[in-house]
Amino acid sequence: MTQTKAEFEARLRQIGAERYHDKHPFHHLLHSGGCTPDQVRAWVINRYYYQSRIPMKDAAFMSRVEDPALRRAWRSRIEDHDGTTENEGGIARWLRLADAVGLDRDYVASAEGVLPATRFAVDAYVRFVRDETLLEAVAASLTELFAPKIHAQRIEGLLANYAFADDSSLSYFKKRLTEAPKDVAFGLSSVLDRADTLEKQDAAAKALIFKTDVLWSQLDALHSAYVDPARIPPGAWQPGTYLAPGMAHAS
Ligand SMILES: O=C(O)c1cc(C(=O)O)c2c(n1)C(=O)C(=O)c1cc(C(=O)O)[nH]c1-2
Repeated sequence: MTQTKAEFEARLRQIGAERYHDKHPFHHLLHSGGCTPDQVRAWVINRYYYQSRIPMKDAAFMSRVEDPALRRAWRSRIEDHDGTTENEGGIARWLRLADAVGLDRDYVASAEGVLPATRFAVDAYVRFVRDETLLEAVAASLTELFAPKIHAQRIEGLLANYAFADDSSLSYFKKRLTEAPKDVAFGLSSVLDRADTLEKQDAAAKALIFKTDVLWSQLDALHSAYVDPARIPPGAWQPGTYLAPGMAHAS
């Protein structure tokens, strides 16, 4: 039987409670100050790839939407990341974080040293949004329901534990605290409205699980490559390389 909206929303939230990447050991290491400078750099390099693809997946989504009102509601997501004349945008803010941790920002932006599994996971998300139903595409974005909590934990944990952390380097996360709630409020009500059969509810729940897997896999890749025993795949970033000028001897 089709679930009521309240039951269905509870089901979606339960998926986050069980599977969101705030539970991943790499995040515990990062937020508690347990990462070396190079482990933080590896996270910044790899996570940049996710950031860079988010507006591309939103553009892929919009290219399929026939309803002007839905496109209008969605397009601020692209501006939030790519920026506008008044707002520098999330990608530029992420590169400020890259500067702060002592990386060469051009190298980070080139995405050359990204781990293969990160690339596979993120590209799979972009393809999912391009190929699956609009309902599933919106449902996959609902991991953002759980993101403000992890962003707040991250700001607190990084400020307490790392010298690079300050208002400028963490501006990406501060800004998301105000941007994400408008996106999820819209995305959640749209999924609750559109999933009006059990079949559609099941598909939306599966899409959200897929997305939690996309996020979890990225951290598995990081943990495997850069946390002891480190197994860095060929071609991926090597610790100590591509540092910003003046950082050559920093560890
Ligand atoms: O730091 C995080 O844990 C985290 C997670 C997620 C997410 O849950 O997908 C996003 C973000 N951050 C984020 O900053 C962001 O802009 C974003 C957009 C989306 C999306 O799927 O459209 N997820 C996320």
